[in-house]
Amino acid sequence: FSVRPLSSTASTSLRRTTLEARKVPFSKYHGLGNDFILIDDRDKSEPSLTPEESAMLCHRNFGIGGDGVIFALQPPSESGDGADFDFTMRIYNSDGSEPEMCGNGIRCMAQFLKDLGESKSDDGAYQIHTLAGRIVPVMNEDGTITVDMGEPFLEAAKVPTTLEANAEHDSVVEQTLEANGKTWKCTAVGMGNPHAIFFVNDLEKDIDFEKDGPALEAHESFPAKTNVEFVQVKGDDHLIMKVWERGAGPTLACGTGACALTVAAMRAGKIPRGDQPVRVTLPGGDLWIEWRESDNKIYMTGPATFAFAGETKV
Ligand SMILES: N[C@H](CCC[C@H](N)C(=O)O)C(=O)O
Repeated sequence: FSVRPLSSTASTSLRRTTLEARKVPFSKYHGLGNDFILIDDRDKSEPSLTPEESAMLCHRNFGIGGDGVIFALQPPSESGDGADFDFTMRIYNSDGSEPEMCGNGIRCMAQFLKDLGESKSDDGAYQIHTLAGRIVPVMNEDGTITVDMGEPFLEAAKVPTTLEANAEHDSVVEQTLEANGKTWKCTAVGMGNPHAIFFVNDLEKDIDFEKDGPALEAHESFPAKTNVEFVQVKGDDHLIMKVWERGAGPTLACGTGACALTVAAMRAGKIPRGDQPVRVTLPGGDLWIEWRESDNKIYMTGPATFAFAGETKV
């Protein structure tokens, strides 16, 4: 696990005198080991940290350590679709890039809001505005969180990918692409953020993860780069995966990825299409994913865990 050297910006800010540095309270949460620094910006409309400051805080030696920084912000002034939002979520990956959504992260934000004493609506839900649209986490009695992740984006242009569509809805299902000297069969699904899914017979033997991951993340067929999920089918309702995330590299879990690969598995005929919950085993643990035919939405259920709180300086 290579330690990334600090960027010049980060090392400059590390040298910043303590007089200029400002204090930043934070809380650390994780979803199956996909870990995030949470910032309480409920009184703000924009994140209180820059992408560079966020990347520095994510550094596992020079900072707090994390796969990203998540900001709990005030709801949008005019929500456009009429119904109210409770909050806005923004997130920076550990490299400082800003994705549209984060599945484990939205569960961590919901738990963060609950721990901050924010009341939920009667059904235990928070209406969260994100760059991927409306996302609704519901706090369950058993401590898990079920998230309405919205509908998947199947149309190639909406993933986005430039791979040639080869299936209905102008979508990409097991389309060939070349990367790292190998020919791959790629199924592309958007969850607000892009996902390239590759089914293999053996997760350990069939991929050279540290080389194939980054080569596929930056593949020219994905103009916004992509998250990369390698999937092995264990049964009609059980998939196991390894994930190389866009802007974060190898993580222990990826919630949007678990949703995207469940859709991909059904559309590629690897498992039956139906409402049944699918167990997705990630390196950090299990998520339960349902793609409901009634509303075409994807529902993800899993944990969010408080790790520690503290104060840092940037
Ligand atoms: N790295 C991802 C964002 C975080 C997604 C992942 N951590 C999740 O739980 O969905 C991207 O750039 O699209």
